[in-house]
Amino acid sequence: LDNGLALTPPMGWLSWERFRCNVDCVNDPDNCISEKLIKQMADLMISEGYKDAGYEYVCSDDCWQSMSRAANGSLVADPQRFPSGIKGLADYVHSKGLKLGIYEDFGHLTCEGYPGSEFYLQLDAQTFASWEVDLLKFDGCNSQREDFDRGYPAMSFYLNQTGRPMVFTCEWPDYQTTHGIMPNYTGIRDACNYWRNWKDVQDSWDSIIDIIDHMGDDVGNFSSFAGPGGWNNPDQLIVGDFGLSQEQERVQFGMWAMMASPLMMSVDLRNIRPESKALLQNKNIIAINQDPRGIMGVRTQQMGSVELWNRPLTPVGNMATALINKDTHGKPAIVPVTGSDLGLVSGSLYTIYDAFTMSVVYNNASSNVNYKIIVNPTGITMFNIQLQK
Ligand SMILES: OC[C@@H]1[C@H](O)[C@H](O)[C@@H](O)CN1C(=S)Nc1ccc(F)cc1
Repeated sequence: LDNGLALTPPMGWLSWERFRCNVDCVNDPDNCISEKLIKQMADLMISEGYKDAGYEYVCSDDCWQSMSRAANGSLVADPQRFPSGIKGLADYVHSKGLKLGIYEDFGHLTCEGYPGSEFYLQLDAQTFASWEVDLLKFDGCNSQREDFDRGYPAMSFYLNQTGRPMVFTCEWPDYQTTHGIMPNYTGIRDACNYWRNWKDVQDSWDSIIDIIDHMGDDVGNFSSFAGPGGWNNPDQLIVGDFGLSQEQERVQFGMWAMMASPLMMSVDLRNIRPESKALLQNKNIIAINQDPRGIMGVRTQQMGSVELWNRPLTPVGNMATALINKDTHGKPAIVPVTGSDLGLVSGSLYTIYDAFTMSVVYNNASSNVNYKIIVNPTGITMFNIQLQK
């Protein structure tokens, strides 16, 4: 979407995957969807260094709403859980130098049964602008599938009409690809700043692999539609949650950088392992994710349980190359590759760095040299490859 926003993949925190639709603030006051939770996450994004690392948007997903609209038809935040209202929450978030994201649904009801935006698109867009919201995640539950191709552009139009810059993120292709319908990525990119391609991420290695496989298959060549202002979105980061090993967290974080994906954390920032926090703040990987050319990396080879991905970087000639090993047979894989397998162009010399640490792995690397790359089970080996001057 050409609204001057999301020129690099947006970064932030989103409540859904880890906190879901927990609205029981009586019995679970620390973990229910509430202004208190969002404010705590905003505070920690500052105090724990996430903002400095690039994370900017703190977002409430489904279940922030009260069950009924106001007399004038406007959406209302649940008064018990959001006593200051969304405008008050936005003021707080803005006072921290962060931006606020909110959620609605193109259908009659949200996925969790809260009031949807159908028949209220213009009013809801105006309401979000009046609340000084900075990002809208727009879901597609409880709607007619064929209405998507009109509904999302309509909401994009009404948001633009408010005059307030707001990142517009769509669930549009997700509901089509999961029902065997080929999305119109031209229309999606015109309307949305980023778009969910596939199923919801869950807190498991299987979910991460399923998503990486879908993104690698790249059906409809959706990778070619990624670029400044519009991004493919394989869903949230689950780094720091419960389901991944440390090695598997490196796979997700490295691969989301290869895919130029938005980086929306899910983890409870109040209770995160030091290794997971360090990974989420790894500036070398974030720099790859935020590369200004905004070219999405693609899967270039599948060698049994090992996959190769390559992403062109800035300046032209530089690149990131990742090898992931989906095997769980205990011992690391020793993968024989040539320089050209890694993406090196013949006639050029390169310095190959470990992408996570930026320590030099190979000097004077070239396309016709054979290399043996070690990749751990459910692990990743990722290189930042730079043309030698
Ligand atoms: O409720 C909102 C939730 C999140 O926003 C996801 O990112 C969206 O893909 C849609 N969504 C879904 S499907 N929630 C949901 C998932 C399972 C369920 F039994 C009831 C609701």
